[in-house]
Amino acid sequence: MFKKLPGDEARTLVTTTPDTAVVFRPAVVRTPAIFTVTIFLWRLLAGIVRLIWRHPVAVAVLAVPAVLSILYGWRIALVAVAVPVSLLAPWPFFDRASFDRWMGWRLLAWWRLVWIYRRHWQSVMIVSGLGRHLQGRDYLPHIIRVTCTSWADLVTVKMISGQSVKDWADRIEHLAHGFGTTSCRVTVARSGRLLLTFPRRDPLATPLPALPIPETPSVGPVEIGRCEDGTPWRLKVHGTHVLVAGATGAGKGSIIWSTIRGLLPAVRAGLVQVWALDPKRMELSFGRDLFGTRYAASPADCADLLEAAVSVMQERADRFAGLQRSHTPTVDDPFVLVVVDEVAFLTAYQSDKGLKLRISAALATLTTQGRAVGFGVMAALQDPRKEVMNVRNLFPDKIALRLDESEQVDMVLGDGARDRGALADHISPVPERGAGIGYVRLETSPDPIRARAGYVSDSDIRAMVADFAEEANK
Ligand SMILES: Nc1ncnc2c1ncn2[C@@H]1O[C@H](COP(=O)(O)OP(=O)(O)OP(=O)(O)O)[C@@H](O)[C@H]1O
Repeated sequence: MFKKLPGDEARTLVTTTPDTAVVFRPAVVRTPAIFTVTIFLWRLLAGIVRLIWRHPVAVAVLAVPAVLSILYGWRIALVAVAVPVSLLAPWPFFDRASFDRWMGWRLLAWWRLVWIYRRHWQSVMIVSGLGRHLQGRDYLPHIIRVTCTSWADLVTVKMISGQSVKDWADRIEHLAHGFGTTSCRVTVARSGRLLLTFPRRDPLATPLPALPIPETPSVGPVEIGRCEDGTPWRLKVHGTHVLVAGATGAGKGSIIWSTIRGLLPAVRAGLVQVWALDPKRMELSFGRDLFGTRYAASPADCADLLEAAVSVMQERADRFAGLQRSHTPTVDDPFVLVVVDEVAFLTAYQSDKGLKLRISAALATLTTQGRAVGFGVMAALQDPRKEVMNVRNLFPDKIALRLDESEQVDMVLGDGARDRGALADHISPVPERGAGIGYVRLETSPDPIRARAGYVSDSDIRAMVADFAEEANK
């Protein structure tokens, strides 16, 4: 016996639900027209209020002439439009920055919201799998806001409940191509909300000359270039260790030399010492005079220099023990930056096992114990494979310049960095367009920052050496 249900049995109906023995056609209850009309009007009213709330300026720009035209005729409406437009027209020519801030980027953001993001939102979300189509309804993430900067669109979205950041990070290529940009970066705005960055152009496309040598001595953070958002790229070296990885010609030299350049006044003042290990004899030998006796090239000399650094560090740690827990650079206890170009030559590729062990042990000691007593290591390497650099995790801050393979990005910057938009394998191999560009992951933030270092040319280095020698002879 079947329980009596409303509606009549429809044996012949085809159902997509498996294992359904009996199908009932649902009873049809006719909704009075007044309910349908009321709901429709309510939704229309809510939509208008939402539109005015979200885009008051755009609504006013369209509504005021329309109302004036109805009340006083089209001539008055035309005057009401023409007068403010002719008053505003010269603004961008006189003060482009303020025009962009108050009008330009807002108008562009509105246009891109309507024309790019809203228009393609549903299809991109469904095709990429970020939206769901369930029982005839689309469940889509919501666009909360679009803002424009000089180089990118910043789209704030509300995820569907239950989605994770990884769901979005896994689909950055779908999002980028779906909305007509070359890349997309995902950052968490707050719980349930993400900020998607879609670059419209590359603000780092033209090389940056070497930055001026600072006026005042400082141990950093050292300004070495520009970030994508136009802010200075300040690299912290005191109180951390920095690993710079990049394929050959990626511009590792520009990071190393920009840092030394920024520290030069402090070196002159005796607050900083740069100890240089240059196994390739190409990069640091150029400015050898800046390092004095603290320069080594052969593996044996490098091992000696590193061990000398370790003993100075340990002597300092003995003196500091129980008295101070952090380091302030002084002439007696300067900050020591140990710069190692192509560290893999000294570790993984070193054929002399004894030297290899000595160098690896000294590097590990410096990176594990040096921070608090004023010792920092900046190491560069070409090949970030695990076996090549097993002290890699001892470097809190990492920079990935152009890399050959996508898997290398996470090896350098840590898990998930490439998914969050650190596309170091996409950086152009053409030096003018890509050298010195990298993604930085700081100990304090999971989100990689894209930046370009200033290019310190050979003549800049020569000038630095000459300037340094002149100061020393005074
Ligand atoms: N910041 C930069 N901006 C523009 N061009 C740069 C920059 N840095 C380097 N270059 C260009 O790229 C070339 C290679 O740079 P560099 O020698 O520093 O790379 P590298 O990563 O050290 O390579 P290798 O590992 O082979 O020594 C330079 O000769 C220069 O022409």
